[in-house]
Amino acid sequence: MSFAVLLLAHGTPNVLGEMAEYLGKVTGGRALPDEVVKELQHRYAQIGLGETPGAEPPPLTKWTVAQGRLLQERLGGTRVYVAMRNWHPYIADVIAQMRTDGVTRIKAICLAPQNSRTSVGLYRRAVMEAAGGLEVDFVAGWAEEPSLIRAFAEKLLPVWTEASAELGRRIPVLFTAHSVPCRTIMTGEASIAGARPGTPMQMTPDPYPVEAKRTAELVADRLAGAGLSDGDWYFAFQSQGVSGGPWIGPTVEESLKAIRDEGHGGVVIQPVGFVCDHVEVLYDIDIAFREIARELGLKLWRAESLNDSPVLTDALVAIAFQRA
Ligand SMILES: C=CC1=C(C)c2cc3[nH]c(cc4nc(cc5[nH]c(cc1n2)c(C)c5CCC(=O)O)C(CCC(=O)O)=C4C)c(C)c3C=C
Ligand SMILES: [Fe+2]
Ligand SMILES: [Fe+2]
Repeated sequence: MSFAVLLLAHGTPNVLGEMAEYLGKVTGGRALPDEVVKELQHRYAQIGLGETPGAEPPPLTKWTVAQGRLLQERLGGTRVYVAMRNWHPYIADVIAQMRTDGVTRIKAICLAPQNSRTSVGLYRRAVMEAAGGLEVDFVAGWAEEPSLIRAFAEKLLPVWTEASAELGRRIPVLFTAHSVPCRTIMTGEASIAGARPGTPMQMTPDPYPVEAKRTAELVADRLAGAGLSDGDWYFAFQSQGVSGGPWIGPTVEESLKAIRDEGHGGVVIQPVGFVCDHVEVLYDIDIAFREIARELGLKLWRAESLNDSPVLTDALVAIAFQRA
């Protein structure tokens, strides 16, 4: 009986010409309008994607592969595989390889710490469809894992201290996680990517918004000793999508305005829903939100992403050996 860890990530195109096909995977086959494809190509171009493959892979791929390698180094004899839901290497292909390699027991961990039907639920389905006959222990969420909290706090503390010193007062922290369509956090029928229309969903509320805010709260608690108090932090859902009706808020845009209206001159953003750099960090925060903040008269700092943080590896080691 051979045991292996499978890390699951979103996936990203390698070149701009792959964008339409990639978006088809993300939306479960629903074509997005040309303007949307072009806008996303524009955003990915801003973070380094070109018409031909670059010298190194896109940030999401680079960091996900590094996270897998670091975990494997730490686990010694246990093999770690990395698979993507929306691009190569696809989950089905990687699980087929695991089978060939003699793996019979899989611990599957999503590199998205907070459980949601719209992300983790779709990873789970892809794994279960490919893993017939294999034993799978699927980790649905690790939003409160102590080493994850420590990893985020370790990245937040230096930038918050520096920003507060520069402005001469404690400045607010705006924690963020990816938004989801309002309909996906309510009970009712499945209407998200990859779900068959008419399929009844489980009738419990999606845990995602609560888990995302809980991660933020625990990170903020860890900075209490450094002077961050309850009134110093905010939470927003970022990167509302282009389709599917309203998405949950508050948005980053309206939160920045509220922070400015309270008389602050700056803000530190920390996205606690992501564990590495990708377009929603490097474009949405570093380019789009920074420009909005500038127009509002706010200076914006961002906590570094976890990327190759050894403390993130600690978290993954802990989860890999947690019992189901
Ligand atoms: C908890 C939910 C989600 C997380 C986390 C998430 C991370 C994430 N997303 C992208 C890139 C794209 N996502 C897109 C659409 C989209 N994303 C979510 C949810 C999460 N994404 C939903 C529900 C949807 C809508 C899907 C649909 O059927 O329409 C898209 C498409 C364009 C858009 O709608 O914005 C992209 C691109 C990355 C890179 C990422 C983190 C690694
Ligand atoms: Fe997404
Ligand atoms: Fe997104």
